Amino acid sequence: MGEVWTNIGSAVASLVFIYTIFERFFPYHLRENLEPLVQRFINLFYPYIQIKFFEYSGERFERNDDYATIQNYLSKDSSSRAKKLRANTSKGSKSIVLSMDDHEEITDEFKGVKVWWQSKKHQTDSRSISYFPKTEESRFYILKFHVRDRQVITNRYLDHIRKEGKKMEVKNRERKLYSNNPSQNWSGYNQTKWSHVTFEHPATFDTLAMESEKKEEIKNDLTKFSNSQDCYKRIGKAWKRGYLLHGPPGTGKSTMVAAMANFLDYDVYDLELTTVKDNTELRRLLIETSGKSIIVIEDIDCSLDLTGQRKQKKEEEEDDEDEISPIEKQMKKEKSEGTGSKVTLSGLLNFIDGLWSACGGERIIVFTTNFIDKLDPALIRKGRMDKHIEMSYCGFEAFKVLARNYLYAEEEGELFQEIQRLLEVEKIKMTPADVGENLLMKTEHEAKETCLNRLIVALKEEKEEAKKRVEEEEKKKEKEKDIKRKRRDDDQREKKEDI
Ligand SMILES: Nc1ncnc2c1ncn2[C@@H]1O[C@H](COP(=O)(O)OP(=O)(O)OP(=O)(O)O)[C@@H](O)[C@H]1O
Ligand SMILES: [Mg+2]
Repeated sequence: MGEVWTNIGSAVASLVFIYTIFERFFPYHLRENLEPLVQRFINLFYPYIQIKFFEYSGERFERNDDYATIQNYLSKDSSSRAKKLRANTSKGSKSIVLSMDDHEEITDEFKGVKVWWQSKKHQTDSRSISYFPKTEESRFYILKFHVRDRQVITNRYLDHIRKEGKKMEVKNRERKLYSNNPSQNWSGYNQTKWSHVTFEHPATFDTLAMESEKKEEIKNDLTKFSNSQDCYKRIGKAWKRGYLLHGPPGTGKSTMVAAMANFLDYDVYDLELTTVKDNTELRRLLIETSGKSIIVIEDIDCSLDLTGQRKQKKEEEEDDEDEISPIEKQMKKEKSEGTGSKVTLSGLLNFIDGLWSACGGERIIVFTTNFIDKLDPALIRKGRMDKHIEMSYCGFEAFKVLARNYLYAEEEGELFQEIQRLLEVEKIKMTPADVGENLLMKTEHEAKETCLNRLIVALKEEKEEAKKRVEEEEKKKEKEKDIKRKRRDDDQREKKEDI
């Protein structure tokens, strides 16, 4: 054994000696010409190809996106297989990304092809004063694969890494909730069109009170959409999907948007149309949204006088001030004073149909409304709003979800049966928001039964109130009929008298 070590030692010493002689006596330009020849000679017997991916590249040494994507792609395998790891905390990421440390190697497999990934560090001797100190020590990944696999790697594996890496990146990013700034704040130093906070809404499809069948349908629709980039490309359609959520207040429209964003790991852009002055501003705002995002316009019927152009004439004829809501009155006032928003239905539609095609990345647009009948048919036709989702009053299945969320109550005792009877047989209408409010424990030690009983009482009260409302409605209608009849009689009498 000792002899072997002596031989290895002397062989290494000889190699170092030869290399020193070579460096000393061969002029630089000769060495430069010799190296490619040596490399070509080695290539004859070395059947592997290498690709390098540098962390910083380009003239201005900007961070290479591909490097970060590869880092994300390899992070799963690195954290379980590499022995030396590096923790990377980048701005805007919600957790630490573990990547392999310098000079580590891991293997990966793709369609039966084995590849090797190495992380390397390159020390530059540049003495120049640099604004980017990191360029002194540049890192890169080396991808090594067999010559015979060249086609698979260059045609498919690199695309696969990009896709998967981007997916990991999106999963790992800290998601944001954006809201639009009024345009007077758009100019000046460091001003942006959107302000953001971290999006941490806890709603998920599991906590959403809704029939499970409907829930699954929406989830499948979302998954299908987010995986159909190739399909949208093939048919030449912009990668977007429109949802219209409609239903009475408190039925979970806003909660559904949060659940969708959490399900897909998307950012949310909450677009307040009343602060957008005109269509140009709208376009400028929307063009600044990023891919993988949900753009929400809440209460579309109140945000804009979208139905205005068509109904204007009618309104002028009738102009029944008592029948319109305070919001509509305010909008009318702003319109007449010229201070309100000038965003038009066609501006919004043009954007939804046309402009988006030019913006890469998938986007979902969600409109919510309490009154679907008030919307212009042009806005809600299929193809524009691809899916209409009705959020309705609490059914028994939805109640069970709420009972589980609020009370951890799974058992179906007598109280559950009574609630089922009230909801399904008596058909009492109560929003999930109200049901939740009744189920919420008022003190820390309140019993589940107390909460369920409170809900039963509230449901019965609601039944009584609904009855009263119907009676009042009928009385009102009768009264209106009487007035009309009286008017008609008066008119006829006047006519007779004239004759
Ligand atoms: N389907 C639901 N599942 C779970 N929670 C719900 C549901 N609907 C309402 N809630 C609860 O009620 C509250 C109000 O709901 P949300 O704001 O989503 O209603 P909305 O339909 O958007 O009402 P609005 O039309 O007034 O905007 C939420 O905080 C949520 O906790
Ligand atoms: Mg809402």
